[in-house]
Amino acid sequence: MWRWIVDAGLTVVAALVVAKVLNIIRRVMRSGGKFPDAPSSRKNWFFGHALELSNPATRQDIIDSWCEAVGTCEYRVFSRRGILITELEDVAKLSSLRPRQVQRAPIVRSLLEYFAPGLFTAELPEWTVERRIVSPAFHSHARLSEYGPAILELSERLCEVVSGKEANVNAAAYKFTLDSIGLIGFGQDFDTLRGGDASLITKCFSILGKRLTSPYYQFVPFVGERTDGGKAHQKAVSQFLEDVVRRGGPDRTVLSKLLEKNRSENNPLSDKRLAGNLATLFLAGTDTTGTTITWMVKHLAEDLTLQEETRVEAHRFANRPNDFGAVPLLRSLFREVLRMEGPASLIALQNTTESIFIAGKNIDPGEYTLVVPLRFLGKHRLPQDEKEPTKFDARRWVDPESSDGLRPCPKAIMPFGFGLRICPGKDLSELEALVAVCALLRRFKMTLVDDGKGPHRAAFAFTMIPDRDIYVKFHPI
Ligand code: HEM
Repeated sequence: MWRWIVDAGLTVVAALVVAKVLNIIRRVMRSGGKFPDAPSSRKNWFFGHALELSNPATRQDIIDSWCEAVGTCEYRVFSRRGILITELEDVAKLSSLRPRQVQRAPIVRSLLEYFAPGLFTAELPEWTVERRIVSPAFHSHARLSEYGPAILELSERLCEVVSGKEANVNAAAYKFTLDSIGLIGFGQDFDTLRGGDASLITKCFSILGKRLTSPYYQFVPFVGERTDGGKAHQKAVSQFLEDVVRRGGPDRTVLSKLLEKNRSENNPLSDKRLAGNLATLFLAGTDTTGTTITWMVKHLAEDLTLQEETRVEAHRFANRPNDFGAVPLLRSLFREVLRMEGPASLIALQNTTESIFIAGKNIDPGEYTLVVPLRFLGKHRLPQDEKEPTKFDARRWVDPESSDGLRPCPKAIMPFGFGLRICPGKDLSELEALVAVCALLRRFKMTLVDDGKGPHRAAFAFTMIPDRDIYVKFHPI
């Protein structure tokens, strides 16, 4: 009996694989070729550019090198064709067509919707309602001041944990942001910084990371999805967050603001959808901000002069944590980190209802994935007079003459995306980063621990993260 079941199962899997391969071949034969080909030495007729893109450690560097070599160009991963869009006027056009005609690429939506069905994955008409309900919780630095005390408390905890140690900065920064989202999101102190457990949430990241980067999951999705424990885990997470929503958040939390706004809606969001939006905060707001803090600390630990200058700002900020004008050099560092090592290195989109004219060609709905290479644009499409645009310079954006101490941000720099769908958490992430880094600067002299493996680089995971752990020694002052 078992033998029969195994044989039948294997036959079904084999049939699915054959069907998938035939479908790929059929689609490979069709269309494409409207744009110059991305110059890959490993391209072949079946895999397309997949082999060259298969290594997450080098994926983004390869994409950037293609953009640099030929500008707007096309690539293919099996039968899925994409265009890398390298001109700002084309990005502006996509931006103006969001969210109606230009939407998130289906692959991104389907992957993220699994654990976090919320604002990030929503499209019209639901998107308008979700954005209206979710984004007021994040508006402006002033509004965010309500979350200040919780973030300050966690920054003290961060200092406690790293004090006197050679600490793994990315692990600590990641825990800091996870604890921040728990606390300001719905008043739950996971306290992962001091060993608390949030594995229910963090396991989602590892499953998603695997699904996003492994060709296996994309190639045989039916089998992949059923063998990674995702289904049971997804149930547990949504159950947990729906209970949180039913209990309601304490005052001064994102959840309390969501619930308040939701009550004033004619068609309010269901508990399930609100829970999905809480999951979205974790997914969109923890490792992104954690990675940004990590790079900031790494640059400070490497450059002792920069560290001394920013320490002066950190002391000013201690008494005025809402006064972003007090920390122009740190804000310049934040912007430069996001430009050069930003956790979101590209945005994948698709035009849906009508064709659009991009880079001199008409693109039919669904014909190509439209990829905006954010990191490439931030380095290679700055105004002509920008000095050494591909070099990291923490002081680049400081301008003592301007009212907030910073030069205006050029259009080419879009680490938080663009148009109506720009990241609503951008101010919160800046607040978290500044509070955490200032607390560390006030308490410690930081020096980078050399692991003898050369400079750290950003590598593709779920987002862009350092290619290996970054260790810094925190000497109490
Ligand atoms: C340095 C930190 C962060 C970076 C670099 C970042 C980057 C991004 C990017 C590139 C997008 C896509 C925008 C687009 O499609 O044009 C996005 C969307 C989003 N982010 Fe962030 N993010 C960060 C932090 C946060 C935080 C802290 C939160 C909330 C707690 C958050 C919540 C969201 C949400 C809800 C969306 C979906 C918005 C929509 O589709 O309407 N992000 N983010």
